[in-house]
Amino acid sequence: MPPVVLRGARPLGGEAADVVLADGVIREIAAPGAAAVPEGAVEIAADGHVLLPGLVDLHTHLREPGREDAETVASGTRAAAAGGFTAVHAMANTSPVADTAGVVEQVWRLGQEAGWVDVHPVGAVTVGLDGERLAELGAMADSAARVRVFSDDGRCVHDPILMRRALEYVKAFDGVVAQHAQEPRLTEGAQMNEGVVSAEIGLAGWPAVAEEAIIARDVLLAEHVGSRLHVCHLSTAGSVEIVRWAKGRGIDVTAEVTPHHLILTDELARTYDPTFKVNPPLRTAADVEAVRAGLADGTIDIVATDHAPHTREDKDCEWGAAAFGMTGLETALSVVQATMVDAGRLTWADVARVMSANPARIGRIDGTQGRPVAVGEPANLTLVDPSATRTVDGAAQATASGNTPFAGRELPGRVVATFLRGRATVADGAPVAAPAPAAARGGVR
Ligand SMILES: NC(=O)N[C@@H](CC(=O)O)C(=O)O
Ligand SMILES: [Zn+2]
Ligand SMILES: [Zn+2]
Repeated sequence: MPPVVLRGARPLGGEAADVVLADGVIREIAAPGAAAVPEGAVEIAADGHVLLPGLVDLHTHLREPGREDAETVASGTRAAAAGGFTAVHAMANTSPVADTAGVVEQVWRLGQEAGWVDVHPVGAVTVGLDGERLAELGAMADSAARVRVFSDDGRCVHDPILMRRALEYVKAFDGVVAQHAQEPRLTEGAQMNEGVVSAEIGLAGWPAVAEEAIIARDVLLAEHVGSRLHVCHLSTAGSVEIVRWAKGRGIDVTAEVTPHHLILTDELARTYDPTFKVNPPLRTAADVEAVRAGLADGTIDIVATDHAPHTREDKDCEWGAAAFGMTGLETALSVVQATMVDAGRLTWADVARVMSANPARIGRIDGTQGRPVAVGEPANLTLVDPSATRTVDGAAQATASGNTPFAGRELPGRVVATFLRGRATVADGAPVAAPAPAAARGGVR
């Protein structure tokens, strides 16, 4: 692996510098022209490009094992690298469910073999996501995969006694329960956000209160047992208010918003195009404004993609029959740039916080990921050209599924290169030909 010099890059959007990567770490950051360039170094012209810590996704669906027709660990993590990520947390709603040490170790190993990003499996909270019995949380935590994030995502842990026990249990290993907040009885048969649009087009609605009631209950449970709660894909103005209140009270809660909830609204359901069918549903313009404000003021800690690939078969059908979910790994950073950076609501340093440092900390992988862009740190980095624009082409993406809601849309920003411990996984804006040998990787233990 040759050393690399990034010429004229702007760490966190600041002053231009030459950044030298060698032996898997950041060797030097110097004024342009002033760095000691190691022999055989690969030079990359990075004038005006923003250098960020490698992005970390706390919420990715990789679909393997079980739905390799929609995505595999290899295809999904290649998409992640293309989107500027160096680590992802892989959700547990696979088949079989990731509810044992065996399955999480399998996913972890597949991630290592693929070599695109660090894959950190999420463990299920309940056996088979059935919401009836706690899964082997301790065994997953102690496994080679070192699971710290537990979630039944796709389903809500709605039984309050099970949720309480899970919150108590994970304290032993500093874990966190990531809740998919959806009151099941209030959302039976729901197809989209409940509101003016659902009434007009005649689709069954998913009321905001079904999300907010669970978040309110869970922050109180987390306070009661003194544990750590993470709220997945928060989507309503009321949810932002509840999390803001809970944080003000000192409750140990963190929250995420997806890129799609930062930019899309339920007006898109009028197309009856199931690409826009997602859980939680796209909400109103007022909700979009509230989640942007929550992200800007720190109430919402992170942006997480909820990348949810689905086959053509599961999406190319009438709205009511289609699966919930949309892809997001390859467009996340551009959506955050469009809605938050270009709008003057977040700086690039803030983006590094909400898309790298904070998710790494919540997932307890902050020893190796989400580190500062500083000398001696692991060279997990992404280089972005913020002045580029591109029209999203679903067929040209690295993900194995075509259900991007941004097809044909023009978005700002382009990931030019991604580095995992100093090795390029993306170069010249495209994933490199050959992924890394597993042996060259290390450091997460
Ligand atoms: N977001 C979705 O609409 N779907 C996710 C599940 C989930 O995140 O709840 C999926 O696994 O497809
Ligand atoms: Zn979910
Ligand atoms: Zn999800």
